[in-house]
Amino acid sequence: MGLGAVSVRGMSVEVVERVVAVRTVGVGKRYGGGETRIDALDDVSVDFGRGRFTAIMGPSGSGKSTLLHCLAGLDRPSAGQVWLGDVELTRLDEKALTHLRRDRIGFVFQAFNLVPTLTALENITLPLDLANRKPDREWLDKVITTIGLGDRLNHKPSELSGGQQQRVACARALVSRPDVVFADEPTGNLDSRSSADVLGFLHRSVREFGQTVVMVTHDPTAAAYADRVLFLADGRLEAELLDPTAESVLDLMKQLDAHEAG
Ligand SMILES: Nc1ncnc2c1ncn2[C@@H]1O[C@H](COP(=O)(O)OP(=O)(O)OP(=O)(O)O)[C@@H](O)[C@H]1O
Repeated sequence: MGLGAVSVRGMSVEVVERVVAVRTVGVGKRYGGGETRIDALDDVSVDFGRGRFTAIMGPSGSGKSTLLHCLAGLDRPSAGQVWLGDVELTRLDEKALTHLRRDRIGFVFQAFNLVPTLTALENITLPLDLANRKPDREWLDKVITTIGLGDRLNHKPSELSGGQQQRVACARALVSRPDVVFADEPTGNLDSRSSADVLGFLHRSVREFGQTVVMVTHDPTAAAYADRVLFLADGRLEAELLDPTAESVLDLMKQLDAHEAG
């Protein structure tokens, strides 16, 4: 985000210029055909600002994971466009998409997905090793300090708690300074204390490092760490909440449920 001044009819006006990290235009995702056709996403157009933390919520089956996967180039929409900055993902072939995911996108999964034979530190630097890139020492130190694992960095995942493993997975997603970190239910397998650690880390990565984070969650408390919450229903964007609190998220969920039932 950048603040700037523009001149309108001779007057200087302060404007907030928010740079878009990811944009979808009319994105649809259709599975099957005929009677069994499912529109997992239907005409979704939305921007995700750079340096912002966005949560995606909605009932089971509303299309949250499908949207996240289309945004991250893990899945291809059946219609519409997805842009990462000025690159249209939906035009890239598989090879270009693989490179782009490796270089510009971080992903955090619900099930941690760490390599069991590697230490925490080796897991964190794995994306750089695979890309044959040297770690930026200063950045690596900053990320490692922020996850606060201390001497457990030399332990294998099986010797770490779920929350510690997920913090390692977050650090791994951040280490290559991706344009966006996508997190799919990152606290789905964690107790409330570990969830707070992981969400606190994601929040700090946005506030202190200017990271862009997009997270799917079912949990209003988790969504309250975000700057903005998008609500999906039946594959469509249904509502949006800025500067959420757990209470305001819960209230809106109740309203949307009542609206659906009515
Ligand atoms: N590979 C697939 N083949 C057919 N249908 C699919 C496939 N993947 C997802 N769907 C359907 O698309 C819809 C959206 O699924 P999606 O997983 O995106 O929902 P979700 O909101 O993430 O759900 P949950 O909260 O339960 O994880 C659902 O009706 C689902 O059954």
